Amino acid sequence: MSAILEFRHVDASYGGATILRDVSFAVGSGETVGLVGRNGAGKSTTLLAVYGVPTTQGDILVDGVPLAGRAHVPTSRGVSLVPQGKRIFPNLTVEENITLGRASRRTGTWTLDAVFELFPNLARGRRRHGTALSGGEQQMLAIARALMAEPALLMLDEPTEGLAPVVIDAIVEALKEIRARGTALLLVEQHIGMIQKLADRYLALRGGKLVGDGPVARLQDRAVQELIAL
Ligand SMILES: Nc1ncnc2c1ncn2[C@@H]1O[C@H](COP(=O)(O)OP(=O)(O)OP(=O)(O)O)[C@@H](O)[C@H]1O
Repeated sequence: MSAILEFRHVDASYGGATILRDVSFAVGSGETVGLVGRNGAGKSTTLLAVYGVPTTQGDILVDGVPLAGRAHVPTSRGVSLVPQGKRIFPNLTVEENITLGRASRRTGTWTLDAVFELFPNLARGRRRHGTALSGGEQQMLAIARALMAEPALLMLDEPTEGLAPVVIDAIVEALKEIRARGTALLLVEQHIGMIQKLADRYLALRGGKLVGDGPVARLQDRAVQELIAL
């Protein structure tokens, strides 16, 4: 299996503070990987490192090619991020927000119609403004926008945070559909239940170090749970 995303001995720091230390892992084509760890373990920093937000050392490769210089956007190389806090544009309509994601020149299956089929309530509210949406709809909108770039790997930072159980179920179903279409997922979650429902493999961070990488069934082991202090 070829790696879409690979970290090789990556350190990441904000200012002088080193947050990630010697982190190495790979996400293969079509794989679903859950990244777990307690508050402050470095999960968001790992995703943001792909975008060059913290300062990094070591190599981050997309499709086997290092992300050199950070001048180019990983999205155009097939890696998209749904950031924590969604970051939708409140003054644009649903449809305008979604089409903004189409910046890359990649081609594929995620047309506007296809994302509206995935999230019918966005289709019904396509002319509403971002501010008029519920938290769950905003999350769906952020996912829809990221899909428009036709990612080979979609990274999501706590996509169910603060949402009602029925909305979480809808997002889980959408992620299953995205996965079924062959898109790899790297999912940051505090709740291992979500990762157990969706992922093939888990990665665990503790204090900025990778302390676990294995099949998701191992998340049930008490030794693993203690290690990551969930
Ligand atoms: N912009 C920043 N500047 C300085 N320190 C930061 C910044 N962002 C995060 N940190 C620090 O980096 C560490 C890791 O944060 P990160 O957000 O990656 O953790 P996390 O595992 O995603 O946790 P959470 O679940 O709380 O989001 C924390 O100690 C945090 O305070």
